[in-house]
Amino acid sequence: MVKRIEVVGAVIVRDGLVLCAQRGPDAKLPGLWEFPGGKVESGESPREALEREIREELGAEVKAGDQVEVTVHEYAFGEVHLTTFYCDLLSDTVTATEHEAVTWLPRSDLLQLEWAPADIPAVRAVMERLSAA
Ligand SMILES: Nc1nc2c([nH]c(=O)n2[C@H]2C[C@H](O)[C@@H](COP(=O)(O)OP(=O)(O)OP(=O)(O)O)O2)c(=O)[nH]1
Repeated sequence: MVKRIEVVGAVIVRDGLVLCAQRGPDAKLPGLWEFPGGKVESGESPREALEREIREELGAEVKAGDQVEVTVHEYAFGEVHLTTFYCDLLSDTVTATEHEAVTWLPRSDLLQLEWAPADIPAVRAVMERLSAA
């Protein structure tokens, strides 16, 4: 049976720029870009999990809002169910403690990054939302 992995990712937009995070060289999917977040733990709602993960990974407070996308992608290590949420950033700064890098990009540059495959539908949805804004 395929291992099902519930993951949440934060789409944080500030001044029209989207926060993108790069996975480390020793992680699964090394060097690929993602929306910061991680696995949902038992007893947590997806939004609670996301707010916790952002506190842990970026030292920042966010409020998780509307859902962006749910995508399912089968990797060699399991089937990732990725739910992304638009998040309001309540802190002034973010500090990457677990990622290789974080960067803020305009919608026009997002597809220049090499994203984790599960993220592509969410990236496209965010691009559409920002072009309508
Ligand atoms: N956080 C996050 N993970 C993503 C995204 N897209 C995507 O495929 N993933 C995958 C990578 C990981 O396999 C899993 C998230 O787990 P994690 O953030 O706890 O990653 P990890 O590598 O530290 O996990 P592990 O070593 O404990 O297995 O989902 C995304 O946008 N954000």
